[in-house]
Amino acid sequence: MGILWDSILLLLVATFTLFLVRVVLFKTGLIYMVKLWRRKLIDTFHVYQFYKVPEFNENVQENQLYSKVYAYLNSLSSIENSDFTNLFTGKKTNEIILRLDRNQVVSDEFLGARVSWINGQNDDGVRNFVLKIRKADKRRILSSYLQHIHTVSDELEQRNTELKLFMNVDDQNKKNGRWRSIPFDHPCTFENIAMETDLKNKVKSDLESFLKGKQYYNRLGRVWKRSYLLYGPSGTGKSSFVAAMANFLDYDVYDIDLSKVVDDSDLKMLLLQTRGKSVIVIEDLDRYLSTKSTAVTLSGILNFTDSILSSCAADERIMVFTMTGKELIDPAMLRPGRVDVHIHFPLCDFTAFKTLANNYLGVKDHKLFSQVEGIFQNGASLSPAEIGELMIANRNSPTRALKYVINALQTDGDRRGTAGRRLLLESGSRRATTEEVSEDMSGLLCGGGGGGSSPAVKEFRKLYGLLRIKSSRKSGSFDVAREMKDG
Ligand SMILES: Nc1ncnc2c1ncn2[C@@H]1O[C@H](COP(=O)(O)OP(=O)(O)OP(=O)(O)O)[C@@H](O)[C@H]1O
Ligand SMILES: [Mg+2]
Repeated sequence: MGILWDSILLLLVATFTLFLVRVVLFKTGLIYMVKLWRRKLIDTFHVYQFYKVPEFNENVQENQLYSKVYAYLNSLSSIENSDFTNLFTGKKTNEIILRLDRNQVVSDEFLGARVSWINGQNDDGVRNFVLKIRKADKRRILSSYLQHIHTVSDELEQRNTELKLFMNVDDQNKKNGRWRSIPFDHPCTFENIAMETDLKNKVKSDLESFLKGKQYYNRLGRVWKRSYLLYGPSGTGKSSFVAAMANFLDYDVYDIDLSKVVDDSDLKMLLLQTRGKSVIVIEDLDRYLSTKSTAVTLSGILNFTDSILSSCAADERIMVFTMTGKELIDPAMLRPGRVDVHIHFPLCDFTAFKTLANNYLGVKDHKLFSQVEGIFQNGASLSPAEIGELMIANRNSPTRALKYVINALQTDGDRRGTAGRRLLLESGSRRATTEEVSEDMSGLLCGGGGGGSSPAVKEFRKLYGLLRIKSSRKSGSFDVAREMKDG
């Protein structure tokens, strides 16, 4: 009897002691030490294998698997149990997102096997993930586990509609790649940009047929890319148009700052480090070249669009160059294939003005419109940016806004008109200037304005289906002739 009581008492004491130990372990956090020792002990009885997933390959090109693992790990609930996790605000209000910190370990389970990932970094600062897996499990799960990561990260990517704006950085050691990104949420779309509806639609359909053209480009043995030149005075919407293109295509944007590019070969490396489904833009090209504020040459820039090297870069991309005028640039440099579509961005005409008044002031018609029209007809003009600013500043009173616009057109706009007339003396007429440009292009594409097309040119037209965009500021009409639809 006594023995029985002793045993019960012992059991109670043991249970109570265990309970106390557990409370102490959990309250003091010592449980983590115990878990660590346990893990170490188990480790001594298992043979592990390690797999490293570096962020870049030896050519400093992005390793797609790294980004997939990154997306996958950050979606795991076990990230909360990592020793150290970063907290960031998310896109939605009050949303907090968790991101692994450097050198932290996150564990995962797949088909009953436990694996862990270390968010590591080499001595030279290159980031990587290291997968630790038991040798016994490796044969059984590794390939299906990696496949699982692919599937999950692809699903996550499809759900994540956020576009990115990449900027090149002046990274001396170049170990961590040359691009840094921020979310791209520019509100500009083709709907809110003031531009000829006809031209807008033609650009949209050109982009749409580009998107569908993968097989067509492959069949021709061409890289799946298309390049645009946007030219016109400051404030006429060139950069906004790039944003509208990216939003329309759902593409990321790579904005190349030429002042941070060391030379032509550095530019090629930058191209190699871009992803597909992107708009690569070089803004104000003529300014860089005329002020010599870049070490890159024009041929370096344009070769970058059509050289053999471009076939090594990611597919499905749009290249865009913006400049104020093409006069300083050798036409050979802008030949089709290098630059497929040229679009002129003129100063405001009455039609564009009415679009701006509708967008910015919500005014479709107004008694002052006839006066504004008269001023435009007399040759005065301003950029959409200038007119837009006046409208925004006076948006509470459309009448006041229109009076400001009239006043500005009569003062600043008149001077612009004089400049226009000077241009008229130099090249015949402004209309002639723009048509001369497009005829240069049609000459290239269509065998010259004179009519007779050489067989080579006809072949060329069949192959490339280029756009011929004529613009005339005076008539405000654009003639986009599609010779053949892509794809
Ligand atoms: N065609 C347009 N339609 C609507 N808004 C416009 C248009 N053009 C310019 N704007 C407005 O003017 C501002 C400047 O435009 P943007 O930066 O696109 O001009 P840009 O041609 O790139 O000028 P720059 O040559 O100086 O870089 C933007 O805020 C934009 O909203
Ligand atoms: Mg711009």
